[in-house]
Amino acid sequence: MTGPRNLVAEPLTREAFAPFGEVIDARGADSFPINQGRTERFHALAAVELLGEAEGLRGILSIFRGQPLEPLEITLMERHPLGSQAFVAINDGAFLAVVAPPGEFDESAVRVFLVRGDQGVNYRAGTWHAPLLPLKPDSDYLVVDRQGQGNNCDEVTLDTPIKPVMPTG
Ligand SMILES: NC(=O)N[C@@H](O)C(=O)O
Ligand code: NI
Repeated sequence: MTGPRNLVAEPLTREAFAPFGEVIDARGADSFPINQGRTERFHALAAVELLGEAEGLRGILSIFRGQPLEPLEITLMERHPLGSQAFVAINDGAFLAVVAPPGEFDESAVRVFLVRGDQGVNYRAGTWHAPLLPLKPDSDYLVVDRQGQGNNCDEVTLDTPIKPVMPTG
């Protein structure tokens, strides 16, 4: 394994993140009023994908309490071929979404996005990603993903570790 390579975190936009999944954020999203106008619904920001054997298949909601990876060097990435996985910050914990497109893993296609503490992302089924990377201790996330039969986690070890770098300015 060679020395790490730096990868600068990009701002998270729907367009930039589209190859990997969706951004969960009310900003810039369409909405409509419900509950006699007392509530604004930012509808279908992301889609939950549940694939594979129907028996016992369901979407579940969990809370992940994560700690920063120290040193911040990514050597492993994973994908969930049978379901999407969403992470929504619930105590203002910004995190890094380190991703690569679904399909055969291409280390040169890895990208790093900075997800703010009032945003979330939904990894599409099969999107390669680093396991949860909070930037501060005890960061809580609402996680929506799949419970069911079959292998839903493939892992790959990187030939060259990735060191995410915060953008300057
Ligand atoms: N293992 C687990 O449930 N979490 C990972 O999938 C992750 O992306 O953090
Ligand atoms: Ni995952």
